[in-house]
Amino acid sequence: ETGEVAATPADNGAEYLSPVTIGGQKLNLNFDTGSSDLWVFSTALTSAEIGQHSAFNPSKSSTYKELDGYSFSLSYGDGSGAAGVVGTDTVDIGGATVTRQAIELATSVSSAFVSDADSDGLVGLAFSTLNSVSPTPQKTFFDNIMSELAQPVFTASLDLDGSGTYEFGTIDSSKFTGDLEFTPVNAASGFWQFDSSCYSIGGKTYNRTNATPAIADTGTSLLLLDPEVVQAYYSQVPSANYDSTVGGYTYDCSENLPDFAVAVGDNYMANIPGSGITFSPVDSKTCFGGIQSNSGSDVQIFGDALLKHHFVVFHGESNLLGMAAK
Ligand SMILES: Cc1nn(C)c(C)c1CC(=O)Nc1ccccn1
Repeated sequence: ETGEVAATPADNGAEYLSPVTIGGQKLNLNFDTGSSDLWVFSTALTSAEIGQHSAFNPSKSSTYKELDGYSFSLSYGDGSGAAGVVGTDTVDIGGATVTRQAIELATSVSSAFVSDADSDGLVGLAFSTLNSVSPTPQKTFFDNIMSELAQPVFTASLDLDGSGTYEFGTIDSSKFTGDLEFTPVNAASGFWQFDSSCYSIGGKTYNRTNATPAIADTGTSLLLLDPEVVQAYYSQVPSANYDSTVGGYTYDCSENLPDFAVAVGDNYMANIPGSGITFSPVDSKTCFGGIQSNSGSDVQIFGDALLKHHFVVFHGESNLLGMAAK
């Protein structure tokens, strides 16, 4: 079995959304390799909270089964969150189908999710150990379907031009160039986590002794790195400075930005060309960088700002992360 869906950029590239059919109802969900819950907007929310979203209506699904007494409560590193009740239903992602997938129906969502009109919820693709359902944590879609897949993998090929895809069960070699390099993942953290102890700026490489580990996180927009790396990068950008009103480093959009690369394990340097560093404009002449600080947290978060320049393989059986240029 295999499945393939489009990954369409939304919120000017802050996230990527993919169509998922749950109990016959189609929702646009954010595939998130940094968390492990599949939760959706539900008709239990108020109409003010639902707004323009598609909301899952359990009473309209003939295959939905409530898990009586089960609940979930989630809070993400950026302070957003959701909570609600749990059931199972048939989930179809591009033809890859799980019949009894735990789905988490939000009865409350934080303001960030209400105001983000594009995402109808998340599909968690980190390890099931991080699942928030009580009293019994539930398995992710990938965990449930892995044994049915032609290969126990899923791949992310994100692209601002709208050509991006997520694929389950196959590695499409037409989607990358050069070697596909695999790195062991420390699944004990629950994340797709690996070491990253060197980086390069404008082609000059620096080794680090105290680097925090990194995670591959498709559900995070930016590349959130240890402060010393971020300061080193923006020290090479004359007009750059930390602007607390926007919460990050900004610079003149006219700058000629240096290339940046960061290690994924011991044998792959993930490169971002200088032309691909900017995340968004702040005003007519100021730009906000895709490289920002993790504020000293104990992980570095390799989000879409990095991943969209690469073809990424998540290998669930051997706990490996594959990276290639494209
Ligand atoms: C872990 C972390 N710390 N900080 C500052 C950030 C931004 C994160 C990542 C994060 O919150 N990602 C996320 C948010 C909502 C939904 C899915 N993923």
